[in-house]
Amino acid sequence: MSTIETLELISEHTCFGGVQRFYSHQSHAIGLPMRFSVFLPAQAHGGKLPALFYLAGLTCTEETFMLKGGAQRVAAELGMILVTLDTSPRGAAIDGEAASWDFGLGAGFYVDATEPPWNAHYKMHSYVLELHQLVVAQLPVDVARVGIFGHSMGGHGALVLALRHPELFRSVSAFAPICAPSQCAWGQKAFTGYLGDSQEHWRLNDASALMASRHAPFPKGILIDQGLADGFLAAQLFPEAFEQACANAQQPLRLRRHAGYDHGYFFISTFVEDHLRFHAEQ
Ligand SMILES: N[C@@H](CCC(=O)N[C@@H](CSC=O)C(=O)NCC(=O)O)C(=O)O
Repeated sequence: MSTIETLELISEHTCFGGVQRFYSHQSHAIGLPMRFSVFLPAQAHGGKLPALFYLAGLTCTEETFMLKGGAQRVAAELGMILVTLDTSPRGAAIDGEAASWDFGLGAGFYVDATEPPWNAHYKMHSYVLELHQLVVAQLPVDVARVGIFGHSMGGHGALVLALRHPELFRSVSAFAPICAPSQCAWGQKAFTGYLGDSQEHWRLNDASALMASRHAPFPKGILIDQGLADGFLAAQLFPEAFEQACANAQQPLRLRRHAGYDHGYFFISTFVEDHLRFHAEQ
């Protein structure tokens, strides 16, 4: 893949002394145009900076975190670039693609689909890797200081991407991640549709299962925040499965349980500063 690609700048907005940009480009992995957004702090004029990828949850787009996450003020202070992306291909024109909110459009689950018709374009794991390569090549990103975090479906994506590519993502954290997708209804629906019945593909896309074959891959720790008033907690998220897997792998984990917080962006924006500082320290 060539790293010299045409980026179309859709819009640019001054923000906390830096710029918030929205881009479109032709993705090789997806085979369709994809949108992503970047916050560049003012320090980007002076050289390469650390960057933090954010993977959003079901129904979100490349705009959601930048509009609702409230992360730019702290990123501006820390001199940290933020990168976030859409949650599925758009324009694949698959029958029934928009029929449910937890599968298909807005619900790519950050996996590379193997099952038709999804396997033509739904290659979101590869797309994150492509975007990593793209921003390192075209923006002032220090390739040695890139981290990843995400929310819910995106928390699952961040944990899996980090566990499978620790050489690319040096730090990882999550808000209310789907910790064991092979065991919950959201994950089983998505994995069956995208990956069929291959237990190996399921294992490779399940953070708790992956951690079982690792030994302390992030010795400086993983941070997870979970709201205890989260309506999806009991049925879909299973943080205790990831907690147990980390204990078995001797992986340090800071899993913070917060009374009163639900699954939404009021919860994320409350704790996002802690996540940026956690990544900055690493
Ligand atoms: N439409 C759904 C609710 C969808 C939802 O809650 N999406 C979450 C992520 S859930 C896991 O990945 C989200 O981040 N939504 C965006 C937002 O702005 O809150 C329903 O009707 O229940």
